[in-house]
Amino acid sequence: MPNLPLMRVERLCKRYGDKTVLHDVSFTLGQGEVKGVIGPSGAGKSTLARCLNGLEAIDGGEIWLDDIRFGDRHTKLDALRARIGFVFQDFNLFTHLTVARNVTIGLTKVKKMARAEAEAIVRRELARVGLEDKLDAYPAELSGGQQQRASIARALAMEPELMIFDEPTSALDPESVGGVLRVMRELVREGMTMVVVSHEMAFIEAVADDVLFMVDGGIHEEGPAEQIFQHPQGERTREFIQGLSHAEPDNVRDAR
Ligand SMILES: Nc1ncnc2c1ncn2[C@@H]1O[C@H](COP(=O)(O)OP(=O)(O)OP(=O)(O)O)[C@@H](O)[C@H]1O
Repeated sequence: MPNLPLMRVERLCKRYGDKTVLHDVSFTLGQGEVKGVIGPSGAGKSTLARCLNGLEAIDGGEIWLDDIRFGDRHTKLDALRARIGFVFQDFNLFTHLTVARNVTIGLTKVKKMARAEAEAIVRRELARVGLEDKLDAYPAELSGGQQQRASIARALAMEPELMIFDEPTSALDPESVGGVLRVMRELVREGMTMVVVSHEMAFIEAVADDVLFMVDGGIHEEGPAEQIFQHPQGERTREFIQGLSHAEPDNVRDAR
């Protein structure tokens, strides 16, 4: 169960030009908590995920990791990012480097670790995601699912306190999705603190302690998965989020 807050987000706002894409987003993330972020396309889920890792500057509000505030002039963004693993929808692996080098690069460049020590960690992390035989392969030689698992290993090698997943299975063939979700499920079992943006409703329902249901850049509803999905509007909410239906559930329409 969640206990101490690891991250606090207070009245976060984000704009692109004159378009507000996040407004007044507030929540806390407990140590060991898994937070699911769901909502229809364009709701601002990926933008939120990117703000939580300092990949996007924010225009209002505050984000805190423990007692460190993002954007504070004394805060070193690299040091903050080293504590937060980020998994992108499209993997973001360096295509000219082997899988092993992709995983060691953060350790040697950011953590200044000796090559031999980094290589031991790489073997451990690649085994953890089932890629122990792909050390010397290049990303183009791997399936999408294997590339995503390599990118999860790269993030885990840094021993993050928090992992953020931004639609990690959206770019994958259906047959690759299961392997990535299995790795994520194992992380949940180990007690990793996680923010998971996903359209995989069944997965979110199974693993999330708490769900943020975003609509139009704001949190429309927050609560345990059973509260979000299993009210009388549950099925329509699910279809709306998955883009299967453009008809808004009554509770979304009523909020406008
Ligand atoms: N770099 C950018 N410049 C301008 N507008 C952007 C940028 N990135 C995102 N947006 C806009 O911000 C809004 C939120 O986008 P975001 O990708 O966060 O939504 P999302 O909920 O993750 O959607 P999806 O489920 O389709 O990935 C959208 O209207 C999008 O067009």
